[in-house]
Amino acid sequence: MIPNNSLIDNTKKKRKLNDKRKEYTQQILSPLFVEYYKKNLLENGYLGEEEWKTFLSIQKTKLPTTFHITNIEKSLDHVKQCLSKLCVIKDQKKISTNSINEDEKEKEKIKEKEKENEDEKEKEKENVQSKEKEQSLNDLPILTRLSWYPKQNAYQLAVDRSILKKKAKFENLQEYMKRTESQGLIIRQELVSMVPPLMLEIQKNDYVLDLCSAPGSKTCQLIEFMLNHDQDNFSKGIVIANDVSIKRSNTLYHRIRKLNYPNILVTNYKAQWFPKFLENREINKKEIQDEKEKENEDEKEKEKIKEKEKENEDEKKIEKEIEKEIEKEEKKEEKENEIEIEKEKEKKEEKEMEIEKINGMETKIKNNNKELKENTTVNSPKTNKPKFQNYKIMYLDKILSDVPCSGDGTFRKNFTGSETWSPQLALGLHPMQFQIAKRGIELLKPGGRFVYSTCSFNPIENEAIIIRLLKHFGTDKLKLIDCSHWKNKGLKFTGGMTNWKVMALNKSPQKSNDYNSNKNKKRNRNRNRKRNRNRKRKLNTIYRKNDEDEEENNITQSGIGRERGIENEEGGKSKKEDEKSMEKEGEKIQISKNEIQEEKIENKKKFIWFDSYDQVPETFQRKIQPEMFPPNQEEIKKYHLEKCMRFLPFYQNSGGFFVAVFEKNEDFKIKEKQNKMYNKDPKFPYKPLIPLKTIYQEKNRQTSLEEEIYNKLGINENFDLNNLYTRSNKLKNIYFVGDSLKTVLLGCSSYLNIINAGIHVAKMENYGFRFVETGLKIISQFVKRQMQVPTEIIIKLLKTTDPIDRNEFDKQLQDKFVKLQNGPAIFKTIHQNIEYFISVYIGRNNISSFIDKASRKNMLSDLEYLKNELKN
Ligand SMILES: C[S@@+](CC[C@H](N)C(=O)[O-])C[C@H]1O[C@@H](n2cnc3c(N)ncnc32)[C@H](O)[C@@H]1O
Repeated sequence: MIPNNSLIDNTKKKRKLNDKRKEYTQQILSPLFVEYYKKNLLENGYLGEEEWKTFLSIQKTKLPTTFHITNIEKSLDHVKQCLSKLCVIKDQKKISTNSINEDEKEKEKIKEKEKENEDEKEKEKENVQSKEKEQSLNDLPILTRLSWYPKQNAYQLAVDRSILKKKAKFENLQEYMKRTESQGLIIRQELVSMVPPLMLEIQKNDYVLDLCSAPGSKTCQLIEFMLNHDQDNFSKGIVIANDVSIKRSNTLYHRIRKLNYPNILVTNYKAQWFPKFLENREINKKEIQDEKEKENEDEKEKEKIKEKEKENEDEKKIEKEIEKEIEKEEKKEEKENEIEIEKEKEKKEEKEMEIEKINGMETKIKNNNKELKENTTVNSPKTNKPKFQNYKIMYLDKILSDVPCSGDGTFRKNFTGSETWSPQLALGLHPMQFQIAKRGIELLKPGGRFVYSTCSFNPIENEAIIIRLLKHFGTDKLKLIDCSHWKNKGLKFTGGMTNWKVMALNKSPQKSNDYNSNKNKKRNRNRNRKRNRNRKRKLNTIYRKNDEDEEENNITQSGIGRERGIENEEGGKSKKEDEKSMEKEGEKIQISKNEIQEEKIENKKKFIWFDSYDQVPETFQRKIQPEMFPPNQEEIKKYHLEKCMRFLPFYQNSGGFFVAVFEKNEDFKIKEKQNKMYNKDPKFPYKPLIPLKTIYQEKNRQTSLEEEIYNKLGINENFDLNNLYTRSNKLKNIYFVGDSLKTVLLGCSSYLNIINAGIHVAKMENYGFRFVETGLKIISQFVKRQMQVPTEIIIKLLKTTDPIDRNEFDKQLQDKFVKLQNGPAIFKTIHQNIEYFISVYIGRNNISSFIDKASRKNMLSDLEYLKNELKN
């Protein structure tokens, strides 16, 4: 079909208009947001006039690109080398701060900063000009190395993502970043979002919990820090990544699996109800003994054994007590479970009966029942009881609580969030944020470290939570940690605020009296829903909701066009007039913009300010809690909120963030009675993760597990099969779990809401097992069926998805294939100190490789890039 010219013109015009809309959305910052923070940042003296102006103006600008190198696969030097070829790398300037904690000097500093800011602005202009000159000279982008990030592994690029994609100058860098990102070698992450995991100061053997972890950028950092200590991926630490959303947790798993970390557990719990896990360190006793043998210190060993025996006696006493409690709780849970199961059964039966009546599909229901029975034989608590004999409650060394928040610190990333901003968000979130943080501290070891963070500016979600926690646990048990030394490393932030006001939705007394009647409640709810829907419709006609998704934009664009058409028909206008009216769209948008502003100002009138809880009338007390208000003078002195860290966007050209670091005092007595044992949600949709051994024991297979794993997969005989887990008795997927995680999972895994654990290492196909791409590096350390081959052979296998005839390889290799015999194997090559692995199957006539399309492309371009470019 030949496209109609007028149509093309129209679409061009529409595109231009959309660009205009985009600009407008960037210009309007919610008046409510401005009003709220004018009071809570400017009028309370936290910011000076100049700073306030900068704060507002920077909100409308886009974020620069920041990323960090993950330090996996011993690739750090290689990635740095490549970056230095693609960019000009500069170091971030450090600021010297000798008197960080002195309040008065800080105030002076703020004033100085204001002046500095002005000077800086001019300097920046000059810098930008000089950079531009340099860039045009070198024609290379400038990357700033962030001085405060460990091993200086993080970088900032002054331009945002859209420019990075569009401009020719960045093409090579963008291409390289894309490739390395999909390999897990770099991770793009907002600058200030990198701070909370840093503050945990991760050590090699730490047990770490990330309570609200999805989509996982901070979890990746936690693993990265573990790997900084231990390049062989066998650290004795554990990282547990929890999130309430299964969908988001799956995204998280896809990200973290690239990091090849075997002691990772992804769970699905509401963080405020996260259970206390049990661990059995006895499981790794053999390994501990081996280590001792290696040391050859027999005498010391004997002493240790004696000491251990003594300890064991004490521990046994404690364990017995714990066991009793567990048994009690188990019995309770069992009863509850039984009741629930019975109820569910009844429900299911009812449903099945209905289906039966409607469809007469009796056979289907029978099949379903069979499947259910099969599943429950493995899953049911009765048949697969955990052996709690040697188990102890597991407390964590480090906990991150990056709680769900109103997110107003992320407007530079997602400006549309500004449109729906409301102070009600923080009021609604505060109780949950407190509950999550409280649970985190309960799960922490004495002496352990806890980090609370949000991407919100709001003191109700930040300082108010910190005070509430300190009040709840007591300052003798929980201390707020001063992190000001990070300023010396070049990180810019200010302390917490001590003075703020609370804003809330103002409902008229009449309405609030009506509130009690259910009918009115429903009516109000429906009215509000309708109002919101209409409001959204209005907004949708003016704003494009998603800047990035062009397809969606096209749909909304055409939607707008159609709406306009209808208006014209009603108004009786011709098509030409319609086009003219399109040209005048700028004016129309201006009008709509005013309408929205008016609407927002109207809304603003519906909000009311409170200085203290005494002023809060009864009708507001459902939403506003006394803990949401600022501390009094005594409390200010007691709680030291200046130790909190506030990151405002103009400090280092970033988003906004709040971070507070706590340590649980050593003498914090843990109340074991509070313990809530495993509580696997009956609605959790995944089959339980169980040790591979269990399946073999239960199913009485013809071939033994040893035969299948040791012989067919060619795994070393000293490998502990307890490290392998699976989900179903079909053995579809096999996961390798590190030793530390094994101590938590063995015997109890089927009681947990586990989304994923460890690394996916093998898969069952029609022809038998084969290795899986993600787990090659880790499992290769135990696999006999592997060969080191020249890089050319890997490239040859990567270039085609078809099997390659064995005769196409040279004779030496062919002989090796014969020696290895047919079956799954791993091919490995080392190039520029980096190890590359691929999973293959040696067939009678052919060699097949198993690698997904994207990784195939990436690895290929990486190897070819290395071969061609780096040599030059
Ligand atoms: C701010 S995001 C976390 C971002 C994450 N830490 C990162 O760096 O990628 C908050 C997360 O909390 C999760 N969430 C919300 N309510 C929760 C709850 N009650 N328990 C656990 N997670 C929750 C959301 O699904 C969301 O993924």
